[in-house]
Amino acid sequence: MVAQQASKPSTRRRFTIRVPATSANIGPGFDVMGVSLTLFLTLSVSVPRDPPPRTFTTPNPQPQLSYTGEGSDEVPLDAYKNLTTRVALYVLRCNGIPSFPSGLELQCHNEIPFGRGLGSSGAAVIAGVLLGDALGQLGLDRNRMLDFALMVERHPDNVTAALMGGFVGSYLRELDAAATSAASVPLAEVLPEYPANAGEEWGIDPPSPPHGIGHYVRFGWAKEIRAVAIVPAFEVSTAKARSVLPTEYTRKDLVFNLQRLAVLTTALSRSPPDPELIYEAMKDRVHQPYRKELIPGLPQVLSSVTPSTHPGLLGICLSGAGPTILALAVSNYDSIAGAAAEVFKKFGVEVSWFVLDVTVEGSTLSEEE
Ligand SMILES: Nc1ncnc2c1ncn2[C@@H]1O[C@H](COP(=O)(O)OP(=O)(O)O)[C@@H](O)[C@H]1O
Ligand SMILES: N[C@@H](CCOP(=O)(O)O)C(=O)O
Repeated sequence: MVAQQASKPSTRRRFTIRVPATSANIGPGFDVMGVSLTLFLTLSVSVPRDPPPRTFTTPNPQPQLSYTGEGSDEVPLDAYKNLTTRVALYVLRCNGIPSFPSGLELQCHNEIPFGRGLGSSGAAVIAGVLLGDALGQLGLDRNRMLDFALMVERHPDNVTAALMGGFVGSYLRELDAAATSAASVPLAEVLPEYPANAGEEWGIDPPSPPHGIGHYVRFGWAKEIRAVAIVPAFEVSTAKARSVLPTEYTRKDLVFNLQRLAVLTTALSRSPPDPELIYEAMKDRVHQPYRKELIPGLPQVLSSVTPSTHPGLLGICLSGAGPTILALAVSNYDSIAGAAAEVFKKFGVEVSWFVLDVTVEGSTLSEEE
């Protein structure tokens, strides 16, 4: 008889983090609603098992970062400049772990186009929070992870959907004075530009998030509804798309959005979905009208592709801060996208599109045995 040899445990721990894209707002739910979609940011991580996290010793080690897919020509591969790894370091430092472990290797593959309103930065932030939690073996629960994400990405809609998954509505809790000042620390202090030279001091510890900043609820989503993301071939940064918004609104416009928001959350859960109800309930007067100056053809696309011209369509809106258009539909996905593409073409805008589903799961981490 041949003796079975126990396989030697690997000296490296390997795990994979997967974060979905999101479409935030869905028309009237500006900074409130988001839905997770089947495009992913995937991080494959390999790290020596020794030393254990709280005894990382090498000052400022340089993790090895490689990157494929969307954004690979522009994303920084320096872990002290890359959004995901800076967020991971922020989470580690807030938990008493001063640096990355040495020998850390990260391979990122990204399907989420940058600067298009499909939550690429929210996904990068969530990936960073999960990475920090896993490297430090911190055991943070999902709500605490959301606190960390909200210190970086300060509107809850897309990060909540990316972390929790599905169709979610969220709000930020009103914080007491001390927590408000902790949560309003400039981003440069939460995510400092780390010194380039190994061995240099980081400076003061970053501010830990207050507890329970964000709260959410998951709505139902009728399983026959698919999401067509029509993606123009240019970027609009979320910061720019927020800078064009007014700081005050009329009561008429607020009521317009609130009425639609209340109806939409339930209308999207009903089978069969009702296009008459949904098309009107996906209209918005809080952000889309102001963003048209950044997106040639936006009002024309939204008004010319309707359930009566395109059966199967339920509703159409800007995805996140744009410029992507989100069309919710139960059939005729390519002809809906083609019609939007035709309108955009008249304004000199080329597009590509994805037919996507809503993910049930949010972000995941799977360990290799
Ligand atoms: N996977 C990623 N890794 C590192 N940085 C990323 C990643 N995804 C997005 N970013 C950063 O976020 C920026 C886009 O963010 P933003 O303007 O909010 O648009 P979006 O609507 O795609 O979230 C990118 O230009 C890049 O700097
Ligand atoms: N509510 C935010 C959503 C931004 O989403 P993103 O996917 O464009 O980052 C906004 O509309 O500004």
